[in-house]
Amino acid sequence: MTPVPALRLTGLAKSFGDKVAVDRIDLDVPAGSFFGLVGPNGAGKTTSLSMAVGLLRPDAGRAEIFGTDVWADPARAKALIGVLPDGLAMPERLTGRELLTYLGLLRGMDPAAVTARADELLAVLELDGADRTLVLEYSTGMRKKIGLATALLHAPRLLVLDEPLEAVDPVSAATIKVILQRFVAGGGSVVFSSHVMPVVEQLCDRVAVVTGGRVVAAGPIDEVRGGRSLEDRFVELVAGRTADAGELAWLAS
Ligand SMILES: Nc1ncnc2c1ncn2[C@@H]1O[C@H](COP(=O)(O)OP(=O)(O)OP(=O)(O)O)[C@@H](O)[C@H]1O
Repeated sequence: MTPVPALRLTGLAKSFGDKVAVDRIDLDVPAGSFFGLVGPNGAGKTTSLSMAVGLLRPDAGRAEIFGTDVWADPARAKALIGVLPDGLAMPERLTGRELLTYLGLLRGMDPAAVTARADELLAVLELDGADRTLVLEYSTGMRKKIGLATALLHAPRLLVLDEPLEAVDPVSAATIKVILQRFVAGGGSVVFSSHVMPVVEQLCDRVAVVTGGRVVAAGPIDEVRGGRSLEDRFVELVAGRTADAGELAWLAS
């Protein structure tokens, strides 16, 4: 029997008016994998991940977390996942510590465990000096880190992270990578979107390339790369235009 995937998307679709953002995507993220979702700007990554975690209702298709339909049984599915959404909408008039406490209690966690885990997460993510600062005043990188802390707090089985390393300084990025690697080594699964191919190559064992709302390649990273760098393969698959020598000539002084 094949093990149930951490995340399965089947025929998932979403349009905004005339714009088809996600065009019947099928995707399996096997349990225990470290999965990268890459694609050019506007490819449909955020829209797909938002539907996958129950934040955006699909027009068609299914999203399942460990076999639980996200839209039929959202409470059960959401208990299994930790989410770092794009845009990082979160209550802003709370300090980082208050935010973690509030979300932990909302999830029904034991208050003592919430306090202990919040202490640990704030320290590991180097936010302990900012635990009395309102999230409103956090920098973009600090928001990513507190968002990651909220995603980890209840020890989920699957992390779904939209560009978790974007705007994060290199020291914090190294810390986050270690946390995610430890999470996977401990039996967790991660799916994250990124534009940074070397990071995806460094961390992931599997990757999917999305463009125009469709998956154009997916599988073990070595298979998708086919002996080349992921960046080269990505550019080939996505076939974007690059400015030729004649264009933007006015930029030269
Ligand atoms: N709320 C919305 N209303 C209208 N169009 C939208 C909305 N959200 C996304 N889109 C459109 O859907 C398409 C996919 O967007 P999406 O944000 O999913 O792409 P992405 O792959 O995450 O891009 P990026 O790498 O730039 O973050 C784009 O053309 C975008 O303009």
